[in-house]
Amino acid sequence: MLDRLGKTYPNKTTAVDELTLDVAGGDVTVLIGPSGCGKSTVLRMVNRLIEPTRGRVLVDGEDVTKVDPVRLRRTIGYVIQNVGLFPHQTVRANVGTVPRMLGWDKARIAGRTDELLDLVGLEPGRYAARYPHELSGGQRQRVGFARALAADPVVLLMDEPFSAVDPINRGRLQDEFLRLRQSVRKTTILVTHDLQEAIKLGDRIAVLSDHARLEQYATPAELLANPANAFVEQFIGEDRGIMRLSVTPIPRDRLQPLHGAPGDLPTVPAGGTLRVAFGAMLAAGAAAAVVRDGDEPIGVLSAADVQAALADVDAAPR
Ligand SMILES: Nc1ncnc2c1ncn2[C@@H]1O[C@H](COP(=O)(O)OP(=O)(O)OP(=O)(O)O)[C@@H](O)[C@H]1O
Repeated sequence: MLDRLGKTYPNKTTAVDELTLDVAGGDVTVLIGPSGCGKSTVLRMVNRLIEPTRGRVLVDGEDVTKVDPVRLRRTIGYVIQNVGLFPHQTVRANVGTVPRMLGWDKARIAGRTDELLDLVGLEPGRYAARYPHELSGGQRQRVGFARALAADPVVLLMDEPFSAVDPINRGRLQDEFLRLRQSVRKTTILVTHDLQEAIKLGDRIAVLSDHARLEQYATPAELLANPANAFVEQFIGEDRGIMRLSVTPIPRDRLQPLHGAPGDLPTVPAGGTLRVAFGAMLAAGAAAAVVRDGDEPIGVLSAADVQAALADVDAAPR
């Protein structure tokens, strides 16, 4: 989708040297890297808020650098850090911005707005007539998200979408984003500097260094298990081992028989991650946990099994 894309600003700063990235349809692709490495510049070249100096951006096979930028932006949703809602317009008017530009009739816009507000967890009867200053930061962010989705865009771009909200609300919004993705699987490119967020939300993560040089492009599990080089390893840092627990599922084939297990072990769902299992063990002061499928206990996972499961991932052929 990004083909040898590059940007040199008029002051001769090369923000993006030459980036080629295959963004899979329906996936969340995360761009992560140190401050100033060119992440936002890449994102803004996709909807041409910034004109590329070289290369191409292909959306559904079409080179967007050849499309009228105004028309283009109606087909690409864009969510930014401080949302950029219009302060003097109601929530309803903000969400309906692109449909209005597209000339939808009033009834259709109203229906779509209600549907989206429901989707992002803001009851229309309570929130549609409010102005942005009458909302919390997290609620504003949801309105921004609803607005970006309003005209059913082909691609969604998100630039540090959750970084302006406090950590607790950030976690909640991230969870909601994941929940929403079950029903709306948009091709999404998300920029963040937060590795935890990248790992939680990304299907694939592109680690960039200066001038948007691609250091590694991999799934969260691959990235944490096998950093491609010293840059990536250093970027991920010391929490790599702990973070791997979050991306590794509980291995059903490693479970030990329930028979003979102590009666006071914590229980965890079979669909959980090693982090859930290990966290439950630590919280209960136990060296193992019972894994259940629904209400049915199916086996026991020990702390040693957790370690062995990580070693399995390392040994798996790639
Ligand atoms: N309009 C501009 N003119 C000249 N240089 C610019 C312009 N915008 C950005 N730059 C430079 O391009 C480089 C990349 O900037 P960009 O905002 O894309 O980085 P980023 O990775 O998104 O950074 P951050 O995480 O700090 O937001 C930086 O060196 C920046 O100073």
